[in-house]
Amino acid sequence: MTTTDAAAAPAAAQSAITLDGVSRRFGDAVAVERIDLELAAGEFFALLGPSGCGKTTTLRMIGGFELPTTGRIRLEGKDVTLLPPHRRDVNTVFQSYALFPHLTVLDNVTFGLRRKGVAKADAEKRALEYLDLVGLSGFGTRRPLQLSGGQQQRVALARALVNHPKVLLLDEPMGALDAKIRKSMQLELKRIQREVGITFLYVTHDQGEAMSMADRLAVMNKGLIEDMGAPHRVYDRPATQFVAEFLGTCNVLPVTTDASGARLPDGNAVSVAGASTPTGAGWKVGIRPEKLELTPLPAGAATAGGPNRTTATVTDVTFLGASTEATLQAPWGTVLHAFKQNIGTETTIRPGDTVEVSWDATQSFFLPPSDPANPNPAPDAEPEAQEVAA
Ligand SMILES: Nc1ncnc2c1ncn2[C@@H]1O[C@H](COP(=O)(O)OP(=O)(O)OP(=O)(O)O)[C@@H](O)[C@H]1O
Repeated sequence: MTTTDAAAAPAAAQSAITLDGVSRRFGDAVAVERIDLELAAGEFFALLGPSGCGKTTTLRMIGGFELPTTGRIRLEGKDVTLLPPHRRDVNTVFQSYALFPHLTVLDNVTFGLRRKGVAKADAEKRALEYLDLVGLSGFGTRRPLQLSGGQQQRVALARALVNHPKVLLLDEPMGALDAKIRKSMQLELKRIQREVGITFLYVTHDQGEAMSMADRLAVMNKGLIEDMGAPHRVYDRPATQFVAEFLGTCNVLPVTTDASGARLPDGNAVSVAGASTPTGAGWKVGIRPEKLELTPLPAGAATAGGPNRTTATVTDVTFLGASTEATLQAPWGTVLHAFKQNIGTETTIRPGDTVEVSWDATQSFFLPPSDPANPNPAPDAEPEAQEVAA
């Protein structure tokens, strides 16, 4: 099942990469299960998911390092499914950088151009432009081991970009960098991608990285794409519980649904703006912690009832500096999380307090039942792309 966000894809005349029913088996194991994917030219697209979900295998099939078991891969409309890597207009940046240690930075960057027969002076002129683009002017005569991890990563990027590929594949390129350098490289990479206008397909298991850089992202689970769209849409209206929880903390409320609507275990009604109540067993309602409103109640009191609210007991309050996290327990046992920005006007709550937990129907979403035999069910209705005011 794939949920797409056509509106979020950049308007482009041509698709840079198209995957039609692409799968890959290793013996009996399915690494990638019939995925369809279309990337617009100039798009920054992130393939996101936990270890082993099939991200790298997908990337390797696009790069030509792995043959699909079924399906077709096209680059700018041309079928490249069976072409070897060097006959595809694609470059790959790996986590390991794969720089030549005995060559200078400049020679590393000119290497591919020289092999293609570009004259030394022209190759060096282009290489220096790209070293400048990645912030490494003046580093040309150094060798890779005389550079930091972040600088080596930039050399690998310059070396990939200097060939002007139509598509750049990046496989966890920041995996070896520490958190602070990663953060600044994310901003750099986004700037560089905008400047060169090349389509980027970026593989990562880091949801923050994917959400902060990508125009669109796809969340993979067990070889399947479970959701795909603009980061804010996938975060605000995830298609499945797996996607909701992979992208951040999510409160998942059990509900019973019938023709009269959805109800929490305490009987309070729940509605989701813009969505009709689904029928059948096992549906849940998701709501992000920062969307919950907490209102203190007299000890032992219950909320006055009404839609999209319940009563809960505060079990823990954690001060996090910019925000405070409250952990709560609903009367039927579900543990809830609420985040509040510390802007100086919030009411203090303490462990043991009884509070009303409420939320706006525009901020919640239905989550389809997950069937253990089929962890990737198709929802009855596709979640709508919806702009939600910050
Ligand atoms: N050459 C291979 N032979 C057998 N199984 C493989 C091979 N390559 C990958 N797999 C299996 O295919 C599945 C998907 O692997 P893949 O490397 O694509 O995952 P991933 O999402 O990139 O994970 P990670 O984030 O850990 O790199 C895994 O179960 C993996 O063990």
